[in-house]
Formats: sequence, C-alpha cells, structure tokens
Amino acid sequence: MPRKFIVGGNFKLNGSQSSLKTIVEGLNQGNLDSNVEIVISPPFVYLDQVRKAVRKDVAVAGQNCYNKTSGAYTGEVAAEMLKDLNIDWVILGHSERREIFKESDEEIGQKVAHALKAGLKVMACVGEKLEEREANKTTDVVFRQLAAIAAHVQDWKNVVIAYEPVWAIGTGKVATPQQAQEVHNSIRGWLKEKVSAQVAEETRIMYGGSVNGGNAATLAQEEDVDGFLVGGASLKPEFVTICNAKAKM
Ligand SMILES: O=C[C@H](O)COP(=O)(O)O
Repeated sequence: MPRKFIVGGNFKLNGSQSSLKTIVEGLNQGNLDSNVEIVISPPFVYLDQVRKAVRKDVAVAGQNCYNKTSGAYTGEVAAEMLKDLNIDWVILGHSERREIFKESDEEIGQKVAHALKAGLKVMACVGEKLEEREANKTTDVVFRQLAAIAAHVQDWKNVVIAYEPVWAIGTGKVATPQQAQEVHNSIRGWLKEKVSAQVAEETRIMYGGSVNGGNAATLAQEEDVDGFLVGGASLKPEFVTICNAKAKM
C-alpha cells in the first residue's frame, strides 16, 4: 500500500489569536489535496482555538509534551492533556528541543513512549548538525537518535519520522532532493534491519528544513520522501502549495 503523504506545519513560537485566525481561515478556504494528511502545530496556548476553528480534515499537534501524566512539574504539559483537548498528534525530539532545551536522546525516547501510551500519534524528529555532516557522521547521529526512539515504540503505525538536518532549519539552505533521499533511504534501511521489513515499508519519513512553495514539488518526487515538516513557510499562504506539492507531480 502506498504511504500517504503527510505535511506538518510547525508554527514554533509564533502567532497570536489574530494571526492564527488568519492562517486557519486560509487553510479552511484552501483547495487542499484530499490524498495528503495535514497536521498543524501552534503553540500550546492556541491549540484549543486552532483545533476548534480549523477544518476537520486538518489535524492538530502539540509541539512537545512531558513524560509524566501529572504532578509537580511546573511549566510542563502532559500528553494526556493534549488528548483531553482532542489533539491527535505531538512533535517530539525537534532539534530546537534537543539543542536549546537540552533534551537527551533518552528523554526523547521516554516522551515518545509516554505520548504513544496516552494515545497520541508522534512525529519523531532526527537530524544532524552541519559539523556532524561535514565529519561524515550523518548516519551515525541519525541512527543513534532513531535507536533511542525505536526502543520505546511497539506499534509503528502511530509514528512518523521527521528527518530534519539542523543546518537546513530556518536557514534557507534546503537539502538537495538527493541529500534528503539518501538519508531517508538510510533511515528506511535501518528500520528494515532493526525493526522489520513491513515497518520499513510502511513508516512515513518526512523531510524538514527550509521547505517552501518553490522547492517542495521537487523534493516530493523522491521515492523515500513521504512528506514535509515545515516551519517558517507554514505561517504563510504558500503552505497550501506545499501541502499540494505531491499532487502537482
Ligand atoms: O519543524 C520544522 C523545521 O524545524 C523546519 O523549519 P523551517 O521550515 O523554518 O526551516
């Protein structure tokens, strides 16, 4: 069965009630390819507003969640709380969480385990830094991050992998289609070897890093690119073009 193309919009720390209303209205009026799964991820405080306002064929994700259900963890949000708001997805292991907030591979693995147990679907992010790529350590890094995630996954149906090379995030320096394909193919190979051929075949691998309305269609043609995780451009009208990039082939 072909893998359903999936496009995520990670709004990061951006937006206001007013600007998100405009973005949601744009999506609601947009001509979106029904063969593509679309998930948008506003900051926590706007999740409820966005979920209630956005069309029902667009899902909503948290940008993070903690690995505890409740307790004295000031500032944290539980997977169960996202579920309580009827949020279906969560992004975990984003490089900004890894770098700025010092989340370790193991902590991310625990968050993945907890989120899946709570019934969320997970976009699990992996990706190398520029110096790691230049030192030919891309697959070492990506496989290490992947192993920490995979150790906590039983049912891969609820997991999508987002390959996001750190050097391409927010820099305008998008990976070439060949660079993306090469790593995606390696990730699929890793899944085949370490998990199963079926999981390798069925698990979707998104690319993230400076995707925009101009480069999405070319990237989408690569065999192992099953979608995009979009940052900056997801806040703009061109997000609709990105969502439809596969259909334009
Ligand atoms: O989660 C999204 C990625 O960090 C990509 O961000 P970007 O599209 O702004 O480069």
